[in-house]
Amino acid sequence: MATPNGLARIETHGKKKHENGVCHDDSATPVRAQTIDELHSLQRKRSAPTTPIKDGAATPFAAALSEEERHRQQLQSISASLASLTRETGPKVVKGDPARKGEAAAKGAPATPQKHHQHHHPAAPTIAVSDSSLKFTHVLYNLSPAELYEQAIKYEKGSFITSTGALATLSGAKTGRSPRDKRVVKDEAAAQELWWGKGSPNIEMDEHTFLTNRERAVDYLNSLDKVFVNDQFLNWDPENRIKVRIISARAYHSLFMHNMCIRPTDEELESFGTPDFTIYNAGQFPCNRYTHYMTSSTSVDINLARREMVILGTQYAGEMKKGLFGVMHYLMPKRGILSLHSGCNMGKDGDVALFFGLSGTGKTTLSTDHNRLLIGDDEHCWSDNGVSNIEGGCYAKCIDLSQEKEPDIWNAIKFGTVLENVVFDEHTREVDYTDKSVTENTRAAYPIEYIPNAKIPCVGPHPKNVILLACDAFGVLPPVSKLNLAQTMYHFISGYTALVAGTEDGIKEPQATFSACFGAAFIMLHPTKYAAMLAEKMQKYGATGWLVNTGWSGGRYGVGKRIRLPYTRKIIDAIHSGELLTANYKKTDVFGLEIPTDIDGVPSEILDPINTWTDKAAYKETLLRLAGLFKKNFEVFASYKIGDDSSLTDEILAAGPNF
Ligand SMILES: Nc1ncnc2c1ncn2[C@@H]1O[C@H](COP(=O)(O)OP(=O)(O)O)[C@@H](O)[C@H]1O
Ligand SMILES: C=C(OP(=O)(O)O)C(=O)O
Ligand SMILES: [Ca+2]
Ligand SMILES: [Mn+2]
Repeated sequence: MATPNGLARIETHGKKKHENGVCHDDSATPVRAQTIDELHSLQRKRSAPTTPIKDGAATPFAAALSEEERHRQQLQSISASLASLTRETGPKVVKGDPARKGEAAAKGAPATPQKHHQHHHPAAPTIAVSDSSLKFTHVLYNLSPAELYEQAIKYEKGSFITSTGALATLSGAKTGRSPRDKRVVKDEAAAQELWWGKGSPNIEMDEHTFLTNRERAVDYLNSLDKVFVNDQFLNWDPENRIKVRIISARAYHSLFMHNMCIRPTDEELESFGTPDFTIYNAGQFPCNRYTHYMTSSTSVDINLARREMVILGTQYAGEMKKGLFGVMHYLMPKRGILSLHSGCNMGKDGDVALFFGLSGTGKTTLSTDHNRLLIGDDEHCWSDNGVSNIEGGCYAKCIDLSQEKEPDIWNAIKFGTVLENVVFDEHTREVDYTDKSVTENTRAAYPIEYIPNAKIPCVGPHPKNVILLACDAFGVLPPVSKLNLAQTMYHFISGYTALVAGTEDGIKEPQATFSACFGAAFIMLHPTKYAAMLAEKMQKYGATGWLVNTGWSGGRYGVGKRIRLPYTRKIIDAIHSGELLTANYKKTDVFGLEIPTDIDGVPSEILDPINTWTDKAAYKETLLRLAGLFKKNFEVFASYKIGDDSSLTDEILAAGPNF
C-alpha cells in the first residue's frame, strides 16, 4: 500500500500478512544468509558431482573419498607437467582462482595443495632450491566458457563482449602463424623418419635447445599467479583418439582450445590420466635470442620423442591448433591413417566430400553448407573406417563476413566464440567485419555444434568426392575441372594457390604459392608418402577428384573479379549431386583439364576462362606463365616414386601442364 507521498509504507510487523490471498511485496522469504560474504557464497552453487565411476559399488562415503583421490591425482599430474627438468620436483599447484582465496574452502572444494605440509622434508637438501619452490601455482582447470570470459575480461587487456555475445580478443603482435620459427627436434629417429631440407616445414633444433626453451616456458608459467590447463581430445575416431593437455597463461588461449579441441565429458575426464601430448604456451614471453638456433624472439618447438610442444614469443592461437595438426601428421600415417588438411561434409544420403586447399581458398566456407552435414572445416583423418574430424571446433575467417552469404558462420559468432583481432563499435560493440585495422586475418573460433547441421560425432564414410580448391588470382584456371587420378595426384602434390599479398596499396602481382599436399607447413613426412596413401584410398573407394578455382575470373587480379561465391556453391552442388559426373566435357590447352560445358545455375560462358578475358593474348601469356611456375615447382618431385606402382609415378609426371 502506498502512502500519500507515493512511498511504500514501512512494514513494522514481523509477520507477513496475506489479505484476500494477495501477496504484498514485503512478503518474499528473507535471504538465507547472515552476512554479505555468505550471501555471495550462495550465488554460485557447487557443480553437480562429476559422473560417478561406473562400477556402481560406490557408497556415498566411498565416492567422496575417490573423488578426493581423483583430484589429488589430477593435481599431481599437472604438477608433473609443470615440473622444471633441472629442479625435478613440480611446483605446488592448487586448483582455483587466486583472487578467490577462502571461497573454495567455504564451499568445501578441495583446496588442499599437493604436499602442502612437506615444506620441511627430512631428505631435502639444506641449500634451498629457489624461491620459485616456495610459491603456489594456481591451476584453472578445464574452466567453462563463462568462467573463461570472466577471467579474460577481468585480467586481459583487449577483451570485450561483442553485441552478439562473442569474446573479442587481441592476439598481440602476431596475427598469423610464424612458419619460419617452427622447429622440430632432430634426434636419431626424427632424422630418419621426417622430411628435412628444401621445401620441408621442419626446421631443425637439437634436444638440448628444446629443453632450454621448455625450461624457459615452464619457469615463466610457474612464475605466474595462475595458469590455465585444458585436458582434451583430438580425433573423433575413438580408436585413434589422442589425449592433449594445453597449459597456457591466457584465458583467451584456454577458451580457444576449449572450442577447437574435442571437449571431454565429465566421465571421460575422470579417467583422463596422463596426456599423450602437452603444449606449454608461454606466448607472451619471448625466447632468448642468445639460445642456439633462435633467429627471432618467437619459437614454436615440437619434440616428438617427449610428446611436447613449447611456444615462446607468439600469442597467435592458431599455432596451437596447427602445431597439434603437425603432430597428427606424424602419428596417424604411422598407423596407416592419412591425415588431411581439408574440410569435410556429408550429404543427407551419406556422400562425403573432402575440400583441400591452402589458407583462404574456401575449405571453411564451402564445407559449411546449409544443405549438408558439417564433419569439420580443416583437419581430418581417412582410415579404413572412413573419415573423422581431428578437431571439435572451426576457425573461420571473418574478413568481409556477411550474414547473407555465410549465414551459418555468422550465426555461430555468439556467446562462447572467440573473435580475434576484429574491430567493433566502442559503444554498441557491433563488429565491423570489413575493418582490417588490426589485421586482415580476423578469425572466429567456435565449437562445431554452433553450426546447426554439424554431424556429431564428426565421422563419416569413405569420401565420394575429393575437391581441390585453388584461389587463382591469375584468373586462368577454370572454375571447375574433373580430374583423373594422376591429375588429382599432380595437383595434390603441387598444392597451388595464388593470393594477392597486399590488397591495400594498388594493384600487385598475384603471388603463386605451392605447398605440397595443400599443407606443407604441417606435414612431417615427405609429401609423396601422403600422396601415395591418398592415391591408394581414392582408388580403393572410387573417389572422384575435382579442381575448383575459387579465385579470379574475367582477367587476373586488378582486371577481373573473384568468382562469386553463389556460383562456386552451385558448382559444388553439381559435384555433390552427381550432375557433373555425366555432364559434357571439353579439354583445355596447356593444363589439359576436362571442363564441363554447362552447369545448372552458372552462366556457361564463365566455365572456360578464355571467354571471360577481353584481352585473349594476355590470357594466353598468363596461362603459360602459370604453367611454367607449376613445372618449375614440380621439378623437385620428379625424381620421387609415388607408392609401389611406378606407372602411377609416370602418369603423375605426365598429368601436369604440356606446352
Ligand atoms: N567463390 C568463392 N569461394 C570460396 N570463398 C570465397 C569465394 N569468394 C569469396 N570467398 C571468401 O574467401 C574466403 C575463404 O576463406 P576460408 O573458407 O576461411 O578458407 P580456408 O578455410 O581454406 O582457409 C572467405 O572469406 C570467403 O567468404
Ligand atoms: C588456421 C589456419 O588455417 P586456415 O587459414 O587454413 O583456416 C592457419 O593457417 O593459421
Ligand atoms: Ca547453365
Ligand atoms: Mn579454414
